[in-house]
Amino acid sequence: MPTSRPGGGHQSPAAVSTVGLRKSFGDKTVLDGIDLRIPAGSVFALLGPNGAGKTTAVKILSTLISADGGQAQVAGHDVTTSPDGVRAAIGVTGQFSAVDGLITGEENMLLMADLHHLSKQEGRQVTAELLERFDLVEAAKKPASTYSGGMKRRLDIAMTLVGNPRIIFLDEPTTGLDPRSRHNMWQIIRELVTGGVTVFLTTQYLEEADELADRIAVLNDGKIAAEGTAEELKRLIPGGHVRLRFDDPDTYQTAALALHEASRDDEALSLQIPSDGSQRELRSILDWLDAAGIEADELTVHTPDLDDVFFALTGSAKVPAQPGRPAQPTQPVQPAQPKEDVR
Ligand SMILES: Nc1ncnc2c1ncn2[C@@H]1O[C@H](COP(=O)(O)OP(=O)(O)OP(=O)(O)O)[C@@H](O)[C@H]1O
Repeated sequence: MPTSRPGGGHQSPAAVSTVGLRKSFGDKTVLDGIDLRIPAGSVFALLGPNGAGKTTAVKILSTLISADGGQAQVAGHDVTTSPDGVRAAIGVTGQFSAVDGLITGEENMLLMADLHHLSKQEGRQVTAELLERFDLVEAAKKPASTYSGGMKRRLDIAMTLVGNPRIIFLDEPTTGLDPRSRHNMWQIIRELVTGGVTVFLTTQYLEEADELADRIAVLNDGKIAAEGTAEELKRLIPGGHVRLRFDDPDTYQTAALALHEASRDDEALSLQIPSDGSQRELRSILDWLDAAGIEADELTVHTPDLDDVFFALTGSAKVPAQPGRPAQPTQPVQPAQPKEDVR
């Protein structure tokens, strides 16, 4: 149970929490007991390969479909017994966008304002503010079908904000966007969070999760394979190392003989010592180098990136085994470990 802490301690109230959430389609189990706890005001990224069940999780949490088992609360409302309470507190954008291409951006916004029972005057005011905020004033009178992908996503989020939601589900908000539009979207998401909104994000992009999310859960085979901050996740897998580089070939040879556990790159005159990058390990490596009388010309610490984590956890073999450290785990981490290992 990666995210829930028995006994509670007291952190911020949960915006979203699930216990043992399950969903199958026919005989295919898509969610196989998902436990989540997402503090209010944070960005949470649900990361997973194609077909992992990310959209299914969003659909359940936004009451579009029901779960087969388990419990889920969103903004303090149970998704099964109080779906209206959930709907009043959330906004959803993404793969099932609400944008109507046949009408203009402004008309889409006004329609949304009507759906939220705003008065005509309030609706116009909110629409004008949001079109301005999302840089859509110029395009406001054009049919949404003429918008670029980035503009449609911005309109979609603007429409979601008409209802002033406390929690926003963004299902793959930047899929298909060019790098610039993606960065714009990231900025929008950051601003939402600054304004106190909780963001539940699904993404296949590790960089996106790394950039935006306070916490990341990796969904694989219907289960949360690991959960934590990007830094916590990176520390869970092997691949980190300290690299020592030498200018002088003789010094390099001497060091390579003394540090027989290290892997060698004779061409670059560098040695790699497996390390989790923690201060404690770094200190012991430095002590060890001092004791052996080795002085490198350059010392760098490499930690695995989120790609390494993702591939390790979702079963692909991207992470090369590090020689000389057989005790290091090479298997995906156990779900319960991340929390305890760190901080
Ligand atoms: N209504 C449905 N009926 C049958 N199978 C479904 C249904 N909805 C989803 N699935 C299946 O459930 C699995 C998870 O789908 P889901 O869309 O939740 O994955 P995802 O992680 O969002 O994937 P992607 O990144 O490709 O959008 C897939 O195998 C999908 O085919």
